[in-house]
Amino acid sequence: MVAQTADKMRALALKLFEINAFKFGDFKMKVGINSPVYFDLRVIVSYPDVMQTVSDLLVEHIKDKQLTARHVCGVPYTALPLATIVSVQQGTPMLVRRKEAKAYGTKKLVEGIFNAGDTCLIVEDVVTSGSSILDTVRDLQSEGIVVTDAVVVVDREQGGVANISKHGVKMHSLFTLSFLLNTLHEAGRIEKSTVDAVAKYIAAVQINSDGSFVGGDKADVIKANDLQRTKLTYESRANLAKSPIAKRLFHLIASKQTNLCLAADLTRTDEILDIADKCGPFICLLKTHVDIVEDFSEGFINNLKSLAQKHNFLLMEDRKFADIGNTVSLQYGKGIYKISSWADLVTAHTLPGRSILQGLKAALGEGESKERGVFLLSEMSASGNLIDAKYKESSNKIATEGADVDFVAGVVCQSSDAFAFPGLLQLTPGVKIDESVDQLGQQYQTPEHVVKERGADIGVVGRGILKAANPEKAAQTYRDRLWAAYQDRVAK
Ligand SMILES: O=c1ccn([C@@H]2O[C@H](COP(=O)(O)O)[C@@H](O)[C@H]2O)c(=O)[nH]1
Repeated sequence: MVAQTADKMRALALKLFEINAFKFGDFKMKVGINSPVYFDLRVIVSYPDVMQTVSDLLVEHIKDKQLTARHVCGVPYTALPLATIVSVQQGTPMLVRRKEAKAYGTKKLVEGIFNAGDTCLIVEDVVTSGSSILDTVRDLQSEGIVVTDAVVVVDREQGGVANISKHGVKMHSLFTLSFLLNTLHEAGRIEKSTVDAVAKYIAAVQINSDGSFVGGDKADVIKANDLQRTKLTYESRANLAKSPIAKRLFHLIASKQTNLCLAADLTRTDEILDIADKCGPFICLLKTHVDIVEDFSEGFINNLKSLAQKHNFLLMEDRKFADIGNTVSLQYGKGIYKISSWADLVTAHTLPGRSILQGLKAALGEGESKERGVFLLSEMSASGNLIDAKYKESSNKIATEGADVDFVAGVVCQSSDAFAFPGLLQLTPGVKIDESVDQLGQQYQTPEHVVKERGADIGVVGRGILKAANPEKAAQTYRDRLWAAYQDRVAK
């Protein structure tokens, strides 16, 4: 690889990571097991500069390898735009393979002008077992087209090269997973432990082209993923976070050794300031409902900010925004509370869809959104709430996919399966020493249960502390128990 191309490749690897074209965590794969790394190259169509670089490098690669096929054909669907650009740049006619034959007209599987005996180069985005390439090869071959080579953007190194070579097709990849891991590690974007966890998984999980695992049963293979978020330390997750404020919170939790959030649900400012000063040393986050405060003033916010600085905790306004973007933007930035001017973090429902993120961001000035973040609600602790599995899954998508994910610091939920991405924090309310319910539908679990069984990264305690005879001592007890539970969880 010439030096210039190598630099371009490294820069592209970092860019792909930055735009979430791949990420680390615990992701369900098509083959039915979870993986510590996930590629989604569909996102690159939203970045014309990235499309340009990827296709330039593919064209260079094709030239270097002297791949002189008569046609190019992209594996549907993600690789189709890439194949199109390659075709145009090289002046090589394209073929389009249909996933399903048309039910009318020509009923063709392959569109384009070709003759039996013509050669065709396959273009693919990501290869795991190589089965998608082989599906395309089969359809082209059924039309008499000869396929000997495939260029791919990323080889996950899980058996694809060997599987497709058994069918006479040679794979030429721009990136291997190992190259991407090393590049990110050298650039300080991921830790050595992440590189090792992925390498261990790849070594253990080799896949045949029919989707079966080479020399192992599924149970062994599942154990291979060390990047499940509940197994990782806060320090290592800080590195994976996309949101700057989430990074800051991960570091704060780790250095202060507290994963306790105090819900300061009190109605007078002097009471809130008093409890914040007393419990400040034991918390990472102080959560408010500012609309229940009866004597709100700007002075109160200034005092609260001073206490946050004095005791090193962040402020979260649990506003649970849920309106259209324009209204949310006004609710966040304007009115008497001017929440965006002081709350490091806020909460929001995902009910309105992605526009909730755009609405919140619209209230912030240039560069301000880096110092602010949102926790999205994907489950509630209230009994009889209407959230179902589909809502939870859609909330996860809003939190982890798209252009605004750098604004999402975490998810408010009750279970570890609400999201997998380790760069997000799970905030779980409904925590008390005794499992119980209140008279208005709140359901409580113990600190140990929410951290170890339900995946909480931060436990929210309100009345368990506020109504204790000695709130300061209670805060210390909750801090100790939540922290010990976290230590047990990662030591397992
Ligand atoms: O699902 C949810 C979301 C938010 N909360 C909030 O957490 C605290 C819990 O207070 P406790 O006194 O410990 O019950 C409160 O501010 C809620 O608004 C929640 O409980 N459940």
